[in-house]
This record gives sequence, C-alpha cells and structure tokens, in this order.
Amino acid sequence: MEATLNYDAAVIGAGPTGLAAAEDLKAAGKSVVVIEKYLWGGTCPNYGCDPKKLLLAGVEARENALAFQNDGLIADVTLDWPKLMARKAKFTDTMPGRTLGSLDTAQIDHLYGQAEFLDEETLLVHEEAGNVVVRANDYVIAVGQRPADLPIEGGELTTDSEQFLSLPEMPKDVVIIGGGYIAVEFASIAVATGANVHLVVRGDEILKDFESDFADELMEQLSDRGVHVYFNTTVTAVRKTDAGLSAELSFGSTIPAGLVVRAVGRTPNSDLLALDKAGVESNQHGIIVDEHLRTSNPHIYAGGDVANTPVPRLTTTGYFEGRYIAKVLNGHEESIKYPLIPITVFGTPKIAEVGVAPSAAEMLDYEVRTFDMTEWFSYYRAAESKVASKIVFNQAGEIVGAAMIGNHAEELINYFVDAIERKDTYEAVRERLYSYPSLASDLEYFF
Ligand SMILES: Cc1cc2nc3c(=O)[nH]c(=O)nc-3n(C[C@H](O)[C@H](O)[C@H](O)COP(=O)(O)OP(=O)(O)OC[C@H]3O[C@@H](n4cnc5c(N)ncnc54)[C@H](O)[C@@H]3O)c2cc1C
Ligand SMILES: NC(=O)c1ccc[n+]([C@@H]2O[C@H](COP(=O)([O-])OP(=O)(O)OC[C@H]3O[C@@H](n4cnc5c(N)ncnc54)[C@H](O)[C@@H]3O)[C@@H](O)[C@H]2O)c1
Repeated sequence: MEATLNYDAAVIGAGPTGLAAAEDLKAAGKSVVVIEKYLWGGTCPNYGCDPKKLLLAGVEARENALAFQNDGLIADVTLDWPKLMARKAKFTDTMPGRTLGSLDTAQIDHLYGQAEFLDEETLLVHEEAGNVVVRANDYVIAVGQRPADLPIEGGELTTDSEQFLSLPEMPKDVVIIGGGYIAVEFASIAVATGANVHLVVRGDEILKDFESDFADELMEQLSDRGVHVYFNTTVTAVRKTDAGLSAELSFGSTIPAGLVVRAVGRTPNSDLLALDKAGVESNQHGIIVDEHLRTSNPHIYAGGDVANTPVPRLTTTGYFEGRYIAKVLNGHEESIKYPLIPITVFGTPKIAEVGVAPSAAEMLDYEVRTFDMTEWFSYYRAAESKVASKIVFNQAGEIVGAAMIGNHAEELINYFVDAIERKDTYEAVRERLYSYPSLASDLEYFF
C-alpha cells in the first residue's frame, strides 16, 4: 500500500494557471503540492506563446530589414531555421528546470507523474519510482488542453503545434490546416523562412473572432508574402509519398508537402483524470465550473484552459483564474470578475483587440473612429506597410474598445487597456507626459 501525502491544497498541472494558484496558496500559509506529468511551466513557455514569439523575433528582424531595402539598408535577409531554432531552444530548454527551481525556492512540494482521482478526496500520482497517494482538503485542476486530432485518413501523419515549434528543418512545402490563431501565426513564420505555404481554411474567413477588415488585411499581406490560401476547403486525406507527404483537398487537387500542420483547435485534458470518481462534471469544452470556478465537487476547483469559462483561453486568463482560485480558498467570497482581456494574433502583421468590438458598437449606439496610421510618424519611421485602428467611444467620450493592425499592435493595445480602465478622456491623456516620440505619445491623436 502506497504512503499517503496530506496537504491543504493539491494543484494538478504546472502551467501558468496551476503555478499561479500554488504560489498564492503557499504565500497564504497553506501546505501545497503541485503535480506535473510533462514539462514544468506547461504549454505557454515550453511549446506555446514564448517559443512562438521567439521564432517570430527572427521573422520580424527579416521583415524590418526588407522594409528598408529601398531606403538605405543593404543586407542578405535569409532566415536560417536551424539557427533560429537553436536560439529558441536556448531559452525553452532551461524552462522546466527554472520553473522547478522557483517551486523549490517557494518551498512548494512537487510530484512528477500523471495524476488521476481515486475518489472524491484522493488522488493517485503515477511517479516513475512508484505510485503516490495524495489527500488534500482542496484540489485545483489546471491541466490545460492538447492539440485536437484531425479525424481524416492519414490524420496521424500531421504535425501539431508543439512539434512545429521544435522542427529541426523547415521543409520546402508546408500545408497548414486551420484558420485560427495558430494557423495564421505559423503561416507567418513558415513563409518568412522561404517555405511554400498552403493555408487550408474550412470556412470563408480566417480569425473569425477578430475585426473582419483587419483579418482581411492580414490575409492579403500573407498572400503578398507568398502564402496560398484556400477558403471553403478541407484536407480530406494525408498520405505518405516517396518525397514526403501529400495533402488531398476537398475540391480534388493534391498538394505535395514536407509537412502538414494541423491547427484545428485544442481538446481539454479533463478526460485523463478519472473525474467521474471525484464527482466532477465535464463536457467537450472542459470542466464545468460555477462563478467561483468551483466544480460539481465543492472541494475541487478548475481554471485555465481546461475550465469551461466564457473567456478566451490564454495565459493571462489562466493566470488570473489561478490567482482567483487561491483567493477563494483563502476566504474570498465574490464571484469571479474578469478585467479587460486583450487578445493578439502574432502574425505578420499583428492584430490586437480589447473591450467593446467595433462591430458591436453600432448596436450599443457607440461611436467608432477609424484611423489609417500608416503615415503617422511612428509607423512611417518603422517603414510599416499598413497600420490602422478602430477606436470605440461611449456617449461620454470615453474609450471603451479598440482594435488595431500593425507590427506593434501587441504593445499599443496595452495603452488602450489602461485608457479604458482609467476611463480616459482627451483632457486626461493630455495631462500625462509620455516619452516622445513613441507609441504612447501618439495616444492623444486617437481622440
Ligand atoms: C502554439 C500556441 C501558442 C500560444 N500563444 C499564446 C499567446 O501568444 N498568448 C497567450 O496568452 N496564450 C497563448 N497560448 C495559450 C496558452 O499557452 C494557454 O492558454 C496557457 O498555457 C494555459 O495555461 P494552463 O496552465 O491552463 O494550461 P497549460 O499551460 O497547458 O498547463 C497544463 C499542465 O498540466 C499538465 N497535465 C495535464 N494533465 C495532467 C495530469 N493528469 N497530471 C499531471 N499533469 C497534467 C500538462 O503537462 C501541462 O504542463 C498559446 C497556445 C499554443 C498551443
Ligand atoms: N496569440 C494567442 O493568444 C494564441 C496563439 C495561439 C493559440 N492560442 C490559444 O490556443 C487556442 C487554439 O488555437 P487554434 O488556432 O488551434 O484554435 P482556434 O480555435 O483559434 O482555430 C481553430 C481553427 O481550425 C478550424 N477547424 C476546426 N476543426 C477543423 C477541421 N476538422 N478541419 C479543418 N479546420 C478545422 C476552425 O474553423 C478554426 O479556424 C486558441 O483558441 C487560443 O485560445 C492563443
């Protein structure tokens, strides 16, 4: 019989959500154990946001150089994928160790192995050295999601997002299936390396949660960079060929490819926890939680990507939910109230949005001001080809929403997060001094 370890709280999953919960619970004086079965740090820093943006850094350096090719910069701007990958690995390879080090510094216990519930109060952890039984007063489930499978012939031959972010070589021909965040971001990266990229989109648009004008602009720019886009098309089969792979398209054509990437959404990891034994309900969207992120078992909470909440599944929201669960376990009684959630697609260029969407403004009787910022000093200086925004104002003249496209959209959007939170007006913005010239010093031009 295995020994039983007892804790105030056990956190399953060491991604942004689980780590945030564990740190705050420990800081509040609770005994805490974190259980992880794969890479300490979870998706975002190991095979998600951070490696993606590291690879994008090389792509951006190339784009910047290309933009100045007719304006005084003479350079060879070819990307060396293996070197770019090595630079990425230098950061990501140390991530699990650094995360574990932080847990040790915080004196948070940790177990390495897959966890599953034995009953409503007990967890079994399959550690390499043998099974461990954990009994905690409360549990936090933060096990995230994994890439969804593609149920087609040869679906198992496709590459998922984690594999793409560690590819040793970029093949000459790349097929990417999907029209969401990952498909667009990976198409932006792959085409910049010189690959022939085919983006196969099931519907008639990409990025359907984003402002359609800006999604169209991004699509056009990707096409200009050489991405072949197929709308209203599916890949019906992937097959092995002498030269690599081939992807059959629903309209009958076949594309030869060194790589077929599937970016067709993500599946919650809730199915691997024996949740039924703990009385925790879930569905295909994840674990069902109430407004306190409590599951159908009052001592078990769920947050981050695996929780079926009405917000985008991002590192920021996971982190916020992890911290919120820790507060609830420390006696906080209010329902979760999310702050503004900025969303960004890290393509070439980027699209970012926050607050009331311009497309929703008319219904609310709000005003939308549209700005073509391409010739503004900040963007002319950087030789950007297209920068634009739509800013939403309420009847009091306060900014309540913003959407933008451009190479620096992920930074500019944060000024709008602040402006909306502070209910900024033109007068208020002019009372502050920003370093000049900079993106922040442009703020007053939006009123
Ligand atoms: C390619 C890609 C790019 C992304 N880019 C961005 C971005 O730019 N910005 C952004 O905000 N978000 C981005 N995301 C989303 C972001 O990575 C996730 O929202 C975030 O990691 C969710 O955190 P989490 O802690 O809920 O889950 P995860 O980070 O997935 O962590 C869950 C952990 O639980 C572990 N686990 C699972 N099952 C068990 C078990 N039974 N026992 C023990 N451990 C278990 C897993 O191994 C994992 O380490 C991206 C995602 C992907 C895939
Ligand atoms: N920049 C960011 O913040 C960022 C980046 C990457 C991922 N993420 C997170 O990861 C999640 C997953 O990203 P994603 O791009 O895989 O998902 P997504 O939900 O953004 O897009 C999935 C796409 O695949 C299509 N699709 C679904 N099933 C299909 C099928 N069988 N055949 C063809 N197409 C199909 C959908 O129509 C959609 O276009 C995002 O929703 C987001 O939460 C965030």
